[in-house]
Amino acid sequence: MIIIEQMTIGRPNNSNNSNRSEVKNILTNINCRLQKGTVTLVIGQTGSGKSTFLNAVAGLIPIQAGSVSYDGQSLWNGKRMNNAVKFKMSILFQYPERQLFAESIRKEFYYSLRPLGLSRQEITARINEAMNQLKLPEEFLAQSFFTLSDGQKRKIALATSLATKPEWLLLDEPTAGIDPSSIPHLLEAIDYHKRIHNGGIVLVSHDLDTFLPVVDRVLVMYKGAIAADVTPKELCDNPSILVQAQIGLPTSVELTTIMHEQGITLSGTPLTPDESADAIIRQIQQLTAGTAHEESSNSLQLNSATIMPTVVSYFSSVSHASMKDNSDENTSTSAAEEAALHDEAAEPSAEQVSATGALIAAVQQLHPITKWLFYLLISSGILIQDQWYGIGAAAIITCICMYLSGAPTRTILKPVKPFLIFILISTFISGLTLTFYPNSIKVAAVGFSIISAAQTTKQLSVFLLIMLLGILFAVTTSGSKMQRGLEQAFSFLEYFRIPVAAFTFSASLLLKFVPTLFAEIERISLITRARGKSHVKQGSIRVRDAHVFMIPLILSMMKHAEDLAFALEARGYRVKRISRLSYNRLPFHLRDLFTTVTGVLLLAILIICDLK
Ligand SMILES: Nc1ncnc2c1ncn2[C@@H]1O[C@H](COP(=O)(O)OP(=O)(O)OP(=O)(O)O)[C@@H](O)[C@H]1O
Repeated sequence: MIIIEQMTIGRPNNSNNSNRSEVKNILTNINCRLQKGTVTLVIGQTGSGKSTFLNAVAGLIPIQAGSVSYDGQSLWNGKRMNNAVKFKMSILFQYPERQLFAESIRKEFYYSLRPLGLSRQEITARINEAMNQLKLPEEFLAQSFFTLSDGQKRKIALATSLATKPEWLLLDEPTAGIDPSSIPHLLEAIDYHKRIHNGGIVLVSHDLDTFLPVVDRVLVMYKGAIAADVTPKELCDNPSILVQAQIGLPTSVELTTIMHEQGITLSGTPLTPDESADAIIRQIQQLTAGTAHEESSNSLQLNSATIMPTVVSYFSSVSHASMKDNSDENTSTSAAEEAALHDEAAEPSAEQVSATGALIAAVQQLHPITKWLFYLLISSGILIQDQWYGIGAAAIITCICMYLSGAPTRTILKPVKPFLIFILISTFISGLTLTFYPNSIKVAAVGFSIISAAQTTKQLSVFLLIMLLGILFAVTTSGSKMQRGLEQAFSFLEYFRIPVAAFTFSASLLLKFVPTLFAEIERISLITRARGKSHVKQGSIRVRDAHVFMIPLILSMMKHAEDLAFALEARGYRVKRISRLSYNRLPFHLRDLFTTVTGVLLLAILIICDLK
């Protein structure tokens, strides 16, 4: 049994919100018990927290508070996933085709089965069993996933999960993108896992028509909490639960409701269109037999009496809380966040934001050319520093810039982490002094020169500060703004027939690939944790897995490039001459003048620091 107690998952600390304590959790105080041998369906409107719930149960994201345990064993051992639990479950992501990477489907299976330490025969038997279960042809095993359709890839991804024979199957939107004729195979696989293996299944889906008839229990999620924990029959008897959770009604319930509005009350609780049809036929037979029975109880109302009070009180409490949160959020949303959301949106009013917030918003809305200029001025000033107090002054200026940029500290510091490690190692090596015996390579004494070490730290700190400023510039300027800024700065070159627009467009496309690359690394990290069952931090890859993923990473980036090229071609994109883009110029404001003057003054201060 999985026991989830008071589980809370916070939002990753990457919000621009200046008042971070007010950032709401993704999931709050989740309590439930999931039994083996049952299928639980998790439903909810988009963004209600279903995938986060599933990922948390799979141990892919750390929980902030509360606990998750499998058969009495905690999912987490401090900051690491408990080894005794990690093979108990297998998760299929929302876009399962993205969890494939190997050069052949057979190797996909090997990757999933490798951590289990099985014999060759057992591996082959499991691969064949899973392929047969989903009616997948054997020829696929030798093929690359690139040659398969998205639906086929999804089935393969499910087959690799089934082959590991986990006690728990965690499926996120398993019917998405699968053709209707394949859905019975999926349902058979779920049923087989439940009955034959006495396994548990938790599935997240919007597809109520497919799953309501086969699941034992439904968890209705609403705004990061479980709003109702009911059986499918209870849910269909109380469609208002779905309405309040802003979920579309399943076809059978919709039909029952429409007929009820027309004065025809169907007996029983049809869960599928087939059952609805049967209920209608029964009703007609009863009517024609002249036995229109008054007693055809309105189960909707009957069951409402038992479970509705708790659900109604839940929704009313959530909507009160959410109204309050919304108003809190509106007031606490920092101007910086607003600016990030609406790239060139109207400036927020003075009443809406604090003075600091307004300053942060102004910094974010600076003209990219001003930012470039400011960066060049300050970097030049930093570069000439060779005294500690000069570097100290430069560090203070950099910290103020970091604060005013409104960018999350983690986003800024993450890329400089390797450089910090490099500074530490370099400092240590440069401070090391070795004394050798005369005419020998044998070391007589090992010492440490603080002066040499400090000299190295000083020189490298200069580069660290310049790097930090560069990161600030990148994270506060969108790709399109950067492109337009570059075009404006170099537009005069067009008179010499230099295709500036083509260069800036290529540069902006390249910049677009940086986040894509990080997203790909994040995806691979998720695969190594979910399928490779390895202990790696979110967004990291094990060194021993690097060679396995290098080729798929390159191929996937090439695929992104190809898709982008197709999209541009399909939309008829042509690089225009900048002169024709002049209407699109970014305007300069007073704040740009003020920033440039500040940059010049700061440069002067840094020069004075250096002269002292
Ligand atoms: N890495 C993240 N950083 C910030 N917010 C996140 C992150 N992951 C999820 N969220 C937020 O958490 C909320 C719940 O997301 P989740 O993906 O769990 O929703 P969902 O119910 O599965 O939605 P859907 O049906 O669209 O898949 C959303 O508001 C989403 O923006």
